[in-house]
Amino acid sequence: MNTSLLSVEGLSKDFKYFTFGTVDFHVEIGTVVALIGENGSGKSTLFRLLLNILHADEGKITFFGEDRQVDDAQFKQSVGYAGNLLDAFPYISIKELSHMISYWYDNWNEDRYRYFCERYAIDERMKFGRCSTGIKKKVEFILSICHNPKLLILDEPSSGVDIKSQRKMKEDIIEFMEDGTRSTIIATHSVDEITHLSDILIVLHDGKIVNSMNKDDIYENWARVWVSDLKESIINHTNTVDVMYDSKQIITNHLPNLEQMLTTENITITHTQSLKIGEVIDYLIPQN
Ligand SMILES: Nc1ncnc2c1ncn2[C@@H]1O[C@H](COP(=O)(O)OP(=O)(O)OP(=O)(O)O)[C@@H](O)[C@H]1O
Repeated sequence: MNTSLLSVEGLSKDFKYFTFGTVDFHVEIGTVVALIGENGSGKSTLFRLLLNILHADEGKITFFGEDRQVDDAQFKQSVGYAGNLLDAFPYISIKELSHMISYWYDNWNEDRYRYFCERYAIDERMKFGRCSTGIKKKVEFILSICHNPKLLILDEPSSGVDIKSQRKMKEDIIEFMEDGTRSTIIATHSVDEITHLSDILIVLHDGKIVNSMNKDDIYENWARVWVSDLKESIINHTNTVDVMYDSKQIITNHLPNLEQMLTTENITITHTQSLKIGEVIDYLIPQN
């Protein structure tokens, strides 16, 4: 059975001062991918390329095994996107925006839209351009999800959103994912969202994917280890990511491999501690 919902191969785009790609990755059905990376690393550019808002120089995008270009209309029906597209409509009220957007989607669910407006206390009379940053984000999120897409693409959905609504968004994304037939890609700077929502982490740096891993593998393999002795062989070991000499601490990205090596070197582990995702991210995102 093909479990790939989205497949991206050899995607690239040259700008005057920035080169995006080449980028390759897959999104499996039923997974949430967190796209992380410093400002300007290319997260929004990737989304714009996926959505054909920007045209790629090279590359192939496959959606449910079909070339995304062949059935562009079907792709757009199946994808929900929240990420600053609505800024082009500052003089239109939220109600008018919803009418306009609902018109395009075969599966628009007006009851769901009403439910979300109430849940996030949206005043539909407001002109979009007059809304606060957080309210715009909530409206973008609502309008991305009410046509029951197969793939949700969220560009920093909770940035500027109040704490209670951030929690609601997380709940709504979890509910969206619940039946296991959909996927989400979320670009985020929030450790909380990465920790509680994502299955896979993809790290972009300077337009390229520099790390891609399963979150469960991080919990299993990354650790802080205190050792009885700090020999050169540990310091230079391929799975040693960082060394704190004073306290004889090592950060490893593969505890089983490190343990094996320590046993052969006759070095004792005095204490082991698992790492939080936020701590690991510091190591995954390259320093400029
Ligand atoms: N249309 C364009 N013309 C020229 N350069 C562009 C264009 N679109 C994006 N870029 C460049 O691509 C780079 C990546 O920008 P992008 O918005 O994708 O970063 P990001 O990872 O989403 O950043 P942030 O976390 O700040 O939102 C930037 O250097 C930007 O100037």
